[in-house]
Order: sequence, then C-alpha cells, then structure tokens
Amino acid sequence: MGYVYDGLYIVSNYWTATGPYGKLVFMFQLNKILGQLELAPSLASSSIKSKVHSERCMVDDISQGREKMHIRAMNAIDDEKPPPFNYITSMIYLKFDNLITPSGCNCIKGCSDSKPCFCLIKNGGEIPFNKNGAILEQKAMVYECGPSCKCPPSCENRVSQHGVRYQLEIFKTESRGWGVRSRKPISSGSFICEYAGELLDDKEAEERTGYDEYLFDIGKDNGSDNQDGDKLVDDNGFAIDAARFGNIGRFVNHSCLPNLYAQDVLYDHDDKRMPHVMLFAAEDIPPLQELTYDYNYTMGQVLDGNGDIKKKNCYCGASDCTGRMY
Ligand SMILES: C[S@@+](CC[C@H](N)C(=O)[O-])C[C@H]1O[C@@H](n2cnc3c(N)ncnc32)[C@H](O)[C@@H]1O
Repeated sequence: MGYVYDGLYIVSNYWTATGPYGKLVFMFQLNKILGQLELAPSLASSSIKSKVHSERCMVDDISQGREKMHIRAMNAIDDEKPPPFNYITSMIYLKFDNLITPSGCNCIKGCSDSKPCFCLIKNGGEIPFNKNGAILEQKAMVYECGPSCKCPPSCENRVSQHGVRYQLEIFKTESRGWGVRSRKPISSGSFICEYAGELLDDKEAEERTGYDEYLFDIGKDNGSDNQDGDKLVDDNGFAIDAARFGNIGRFVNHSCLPNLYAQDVLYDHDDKRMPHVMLFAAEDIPPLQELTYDYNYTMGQVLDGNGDIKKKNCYCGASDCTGRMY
C-alpha cells in the first residue's frame, strides 16, 4: 500500500505503535520513487512546511485606514506579505481634469421610480437598484446620482459610490498570487468594490507594456443590452492601471466561472468613454469563497514589447476553464 505525498515521495510502509495514553498511532516511512530526482533538503522541507502552514494575518489593514473597514492580508501558503502599492479610494484622472459634471436631478427628498427624475430617465425610467441596494440587472451603463444632484447621499440611486461595505480580505492563493474573499455571505447583486487606479489613454497604457498585470481595459463588450441608445464600442481607448495606485479591486483574480461582473457606472462626470468600473455579485456567494470576475481577454490581444503575442495560463480551476487567460 502506498500514497504519493505532495507529489514527491511514496509511503511504502506503515506500522502501528502504542502512543501516549495507550492510543494506537500509525507510523509512516517516506521512500523515494524509483528514478526520482534527489530534492534539495531545504526544498523538501519547505514543500512539506507549506502544507502545514497555519493561516496568519500578514497585514491588519492594507488600506491603512482609508476604507471604512480594515482589509486584512491572510496567508496560509508562505511568509510573504503583499507587495507595496499606494492605496486609493477613488480614481485618479491625472491628465483628465476637464471632465464635465453631469446636470443633476432636483429630487430633494431622494429619487424614486414614482417621481419624474432626470437621472432615472437616463437609466431607462427606473432605479437600477432594489431597496437593499442590489443591482437589478447588468446594463451597458448605470447612471447613479452624483455631486450635482439635489438628492441626499442616502438616495437609492447612489450605491457603488459609497465604497466597500463587506468585510473583505485578501488571501494568498496556491497559483494565482493574492485573491479576494469576504468573511460574510454576499447576496446576489451586491456592490463589492470599484476597480480604482490611474486612468490612462491607450498610448500611456502601451508605454506600460511589461507592467500590465493590473491594467483594466475600459469599454470591453459586457454583452448587456444598451437601454439608453448609447453607442458603446468594444475598445474605446482608455485603461485603468492599478499597479502603483489601486484599491482592493486590483487583487480580484480572473475566473472562467466568475461570481462577480464588472459594471460601467457614471455619476461624477459625463464621459462615457471612461466610466467607473464597479464589481457586483452575480450570484449569492458563501463566506470565504474567492471573488472573481471574467477578465474577458481575447486570445492574441496581449502583446509584449516586441509586438509578439503574450500567453498566460489560467489556474482558475473551473470545470470548463480554457487553461488560458490570454
Ligand atoms: C489584477 S491582478 C490580480 C491580483 C494578483 N493575483 C496579485 O497577487 O496581485 C492580475 C494577475 O493575477 C494573476 N491571475 C489572476 N487570475 C488568474 C488566473 N485565473 N490564473 C492565473 N493567474 C491569475 C495573473 O498574474 C494576473 O496577471
């Protein structure tokens, strides 16, 4: 009888002995498989150590007080802390300081489906959220009320602009770097977080080739119906880079079977080419399940500095995973 342990050794013998308090204990002997290469002792022991590493809180709050709740970094894999970056809670529009503020509504007591409201007309005549703040359906664009509206911050048409509400944390995964999960259950349609970073035009984004792990191409077709007749194109020439400046959204990994989706939202400016990218739950999600969305890459789309096609394996583990992110 034998077992492969960690893919390295086979257990070929076992025997029993009487341990403390007279309990029967099983003893194992690890033998090398015929022809198996010798492992450096440090590698063998670290490989086994990683299996027994208990989960530790590496950073108490990666947002350093900038979010309403602490965002912990948990690690059960190794001793690594998340690499440093600048935590921000709103988009950086460095070169785009002339964005037009949309004309707001006049609903002093808050907007509702039963009252005429300029913002609701833009949303196809209804508030796109239910009373609990859950989004009703995926749309080409959601128009939340904003700074020029007369409604209060508690207006039902202001959801994703209020920041993270769930007890989120990042955790080290086996094969995908850091990922995001929630300590509490999440109900379908809930707002999770923005994908915040620096807004770049295509030219600037291209200059960051080689450092593109955190680039989010804005305006990819999300397959949703366009309610208000906007002409939204697949690639509109802007990207969000969360490498140097970002929030919890930069840690959300890709999955071929995702439980979140990215929703374009406008509220503080009117430029449809560069909406906010907001992540919402596509289904009920149990506590500690990894939160993921579909990065929606087209094969052959990502190029290296020489213009050659870059390939990246996908380790999402979904049953119908294609094995490739791009
Ligand atoms: C926006 S970052 C996500 C956070 C990242 N895991 C980290 O540790 O900072 C995107 C990068 O995460 C990794 N990643 C995300 N999803 C993955 C997947 N399904 N399979 C393999 N790697 C993945 C890739 O290296 C990708 O370029």
